[in-house]
Amino acid sequence: MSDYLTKSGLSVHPLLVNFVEKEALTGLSVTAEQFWSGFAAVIAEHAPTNARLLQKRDELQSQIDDWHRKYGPVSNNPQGYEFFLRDIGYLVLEPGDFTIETSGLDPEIRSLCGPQLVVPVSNARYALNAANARWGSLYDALYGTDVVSRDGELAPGKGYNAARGAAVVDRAASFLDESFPLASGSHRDVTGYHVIKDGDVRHLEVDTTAGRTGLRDPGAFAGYGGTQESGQLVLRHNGLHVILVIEPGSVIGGTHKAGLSDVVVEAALTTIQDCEDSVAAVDAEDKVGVYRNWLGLMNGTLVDTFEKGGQSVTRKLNEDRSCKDVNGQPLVLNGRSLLLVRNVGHLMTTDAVLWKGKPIGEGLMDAALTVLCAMQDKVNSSTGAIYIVKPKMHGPEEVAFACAMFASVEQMLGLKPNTVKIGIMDEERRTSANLKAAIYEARARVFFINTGFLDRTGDEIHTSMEAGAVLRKDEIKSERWIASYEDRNVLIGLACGLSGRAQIGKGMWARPDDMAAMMDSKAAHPNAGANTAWVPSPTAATLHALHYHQVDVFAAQTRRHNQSIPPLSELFSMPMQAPFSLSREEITRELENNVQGILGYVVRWVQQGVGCSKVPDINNVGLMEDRATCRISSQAVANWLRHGLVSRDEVTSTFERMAGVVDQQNVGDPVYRPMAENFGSVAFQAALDLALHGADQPSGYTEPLLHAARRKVKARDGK
Ligand SMILES: CC(=O)SCCNC(=O)CCNC(=O)[C@H](O)C(C)(C)COP(=O)(O)OP(=O)(O)OC[C@H]1O[C@@H](n2cnc3c(N)ncnc32)[C@H](O)[C@@H]1OP(=O)(O)O
Ligand SMILES: O=CC(=O)O
Ligand SMILES: [Mg+2]
Repeated sequence: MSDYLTKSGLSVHPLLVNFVEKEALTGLSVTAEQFWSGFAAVIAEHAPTNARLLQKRDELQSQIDDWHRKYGPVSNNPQGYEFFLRDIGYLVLEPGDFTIETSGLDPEIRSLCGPQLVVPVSNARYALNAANARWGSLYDALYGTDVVSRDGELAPGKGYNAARGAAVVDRAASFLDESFPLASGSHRDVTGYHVIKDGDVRHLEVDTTAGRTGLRDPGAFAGYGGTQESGQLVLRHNGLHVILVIEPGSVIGGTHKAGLSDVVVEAALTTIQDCEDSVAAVDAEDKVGVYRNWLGLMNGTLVDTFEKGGQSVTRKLNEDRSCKDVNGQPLVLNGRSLLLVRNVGHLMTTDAVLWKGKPIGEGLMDAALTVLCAMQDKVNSSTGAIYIVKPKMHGPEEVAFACAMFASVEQMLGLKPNTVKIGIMDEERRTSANLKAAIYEARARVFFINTGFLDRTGDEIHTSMEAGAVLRKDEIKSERWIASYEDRNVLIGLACGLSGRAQIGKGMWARPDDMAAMMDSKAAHPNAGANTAWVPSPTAATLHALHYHQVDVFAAQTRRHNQSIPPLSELFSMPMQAPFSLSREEITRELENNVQGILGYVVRWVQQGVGCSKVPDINNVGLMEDRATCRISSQAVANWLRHGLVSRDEVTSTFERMAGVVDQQNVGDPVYRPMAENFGSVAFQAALDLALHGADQPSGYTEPLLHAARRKVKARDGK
């Protein structure tokens, strides 16, 4: 407390003071005095509401728990359940029909459809990579993943595998034939691409083994760069660009009849720079690190130097791509993904700032600081918009609170009203059940709704903790409640006029190495009418981009526009187990799977401050684990414990057994501290607590226990 600095009645950690005054405010007309007095006023205005909203969460949860103790699962009394939810104010009155009014949005949000990448902003190397993932090499993405089979002669091997390379070129030609068909023949048989000048206008002519032809839709040729012999041909389809790279002198181009050395696709149209579930930021030092990276992404100065493949690499933001359009005029293609920033939710507090001697809401600090940093935007939004993704809001009242908070931050920083846009994560049950009212509260600034099905699954288990034993994790995700949640989200979004105005988004592909499976299943997202869907890596963005060539999202939205919205009874059809439906063996295996995931994730979070990891599941499939997936696993174990499917001793001994497995998985990590040698370790205990005390955690969230454990380790290790 002694080294805090006093700023307009707030006690502020010196690292934060320094960052704000020496870095974030640089070049702005806002003075330090104005910032701190404005921030103090924002806190004074909103902290009490924040506290009241959290209290309401607890009150509603305890009423719901009581209802289930009395009636059991909803199926015992469906009408009574809905009546009860209205009575306690969990369900609110729906507003009449309306259309959202958000203005000043970039085309990537309004009118273009494509992948949305998510990245922990705390990791500069990854954050820069994500910002640059606007463009991706299709050849690299195919060669490096299982989309091209890894069996037999196509296995990658040590050096370059020419047979695999040929299969990649063939697969890319199929994509070109589907999205940019030739008037006759196939891209497979092209022997030369030629830009032909016809008066002032250029068009593309193509030689194939069967003679000269062109694109079936000549309008898909958008421009060119370089020379006839070696350059780029820019094509456009469904608003997305694809660049054919012609380099006959290169290794790959030299093997192709037309010198085609790569197909570069426009991939991550938007990227969420995440301050929330994929980062571990527990104190002023961590938070400043997060804000500093975000600031560097906004003003274009972020640089990271690291070792890769025995070489030092320096990564910075890519420049735009300059070429010429068909009239020979400059055509500038954005070199970077449009960046959005995910703030934390309303729950946690931070001691980076004390108000009346107590930690302030972390969400309040994120709002003020991420907006302040975005005021330095030199490279991101073409309209001056600031995009904040707001997670884990429970219902319309909490959405209204976020909007009020953003309005105050705008005022304090002298920004025009509604400069700050809000992306509503539809990931808590009370928001799903009141989605129209939630969108209504944000109608002047909403830029997306998105089904965060991972948190939503965790909340599904937690909200109905007392109702009975839930199904196994994977089964929960294929039940009626989730199908209706996904459908309702799209259909309510369309009814509120989001089509052509804002994004309707879908959730994360959480198996980063399973790209063939992603390609088989994720076309369902654009087909369902979603403008975008989350991907975990640039490679996944490159591959998922192909789906937006396959599907015209706006046509899909038109098709769905008048479909009827599934009733609330569907949304409330819980993923409950029939009694005694699982064998002992099945129970043990599911418990082990959940425990392995929790331990594998938590140990890196607590020991190393890594907020998102690839962790093998029990079948050795690498899963993206973040706080939301950890919420699911810990709530699943807590639920089975609560309903007697597993005992406390069984849970504890499973954690002890799986600690050894996780230790083995991390054996190559020099800074890893084995857990099986010390069950008293902070990391092991935090993981165990998430399960044993999962039922009592607010909304089943993992952050309170994770933060406490990480702070202990930082204090112990003097980090
Ligand atoms: C429920 C939710 O809230 S989901 C949202 C939160 N989740 C996320 O943000 C997921 C982000 N993804 C990630 O953090 C990572 O992809 C992980 C942890 C899943 C896997 O990471 P790793 O094990 O390091 O991946 P892997 O070794 O396969 O690949 C590393 C390479 O891919 C890049 N990469 C991986 N993920 C990303 C990403 N999201 N953004 C940018 N680059 C990435 C890295 O920069 C690295 O390339 P480099 O060496 O050139 O820098
Ligand atoms: O934030 C995303 C989710 O699925 O949770
Ligand atoms: Mg989430």
